[in-house]
Amino acid sequence: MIGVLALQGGFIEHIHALEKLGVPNFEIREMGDLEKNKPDGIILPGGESTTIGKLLHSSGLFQCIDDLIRSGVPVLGTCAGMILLAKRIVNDDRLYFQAMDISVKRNAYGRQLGSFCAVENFEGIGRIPMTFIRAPFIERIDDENVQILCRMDDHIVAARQKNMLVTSFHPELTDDLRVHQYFLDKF
Ligand SMILES: NC(=O)CC[C@H](N)C(=O)O
Repeated sequence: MIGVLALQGGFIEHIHALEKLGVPNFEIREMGDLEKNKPDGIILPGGESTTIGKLLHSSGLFQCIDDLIRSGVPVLGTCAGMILLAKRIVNDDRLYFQAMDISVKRNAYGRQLGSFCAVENFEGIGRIPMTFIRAPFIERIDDENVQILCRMDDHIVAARQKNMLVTSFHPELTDDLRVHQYFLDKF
């Protein structure tokens, strides 16, 4: 049972991906959703990290999801979701769960490259299509336990550490569901 954070951003596409894979899921919108359902995994979608961060606090969900992440529940963070999990954001003072030993740069590709697609090799999967939207990248990994899974143009765009898997890009926006499948299989 996967809980998808559904406060803002591209959560519905993750739910569609899970539906296609036949995975039971629920939307996390308020505390009651986590009282009714116990997630075996969590997806933090793309969107606007500052907005999602504010809504996490105003809904009271922040502490509860923080506890779940720290207790080892698997988490997939895509784009803004990756920003929410990072311990450091190099060009922003705001911090959120501070769970993963990565230094992330927000909006790292600048205005011209607001949105683009690419194909690269993802460790353990193979070549995958990737959609980037005002994407962050991982500027630096800050612990040797962080495993780099994908690079594009010398920048790290996917990595894993402990119970966390993060991507700069949006695997839910292509028909290729192998990143979701990887999360389900390996985590
Ligand atoms: N597609 C996305 O999730 C973009 C992330 C967004 N630019 C942020 O900084 O939060």
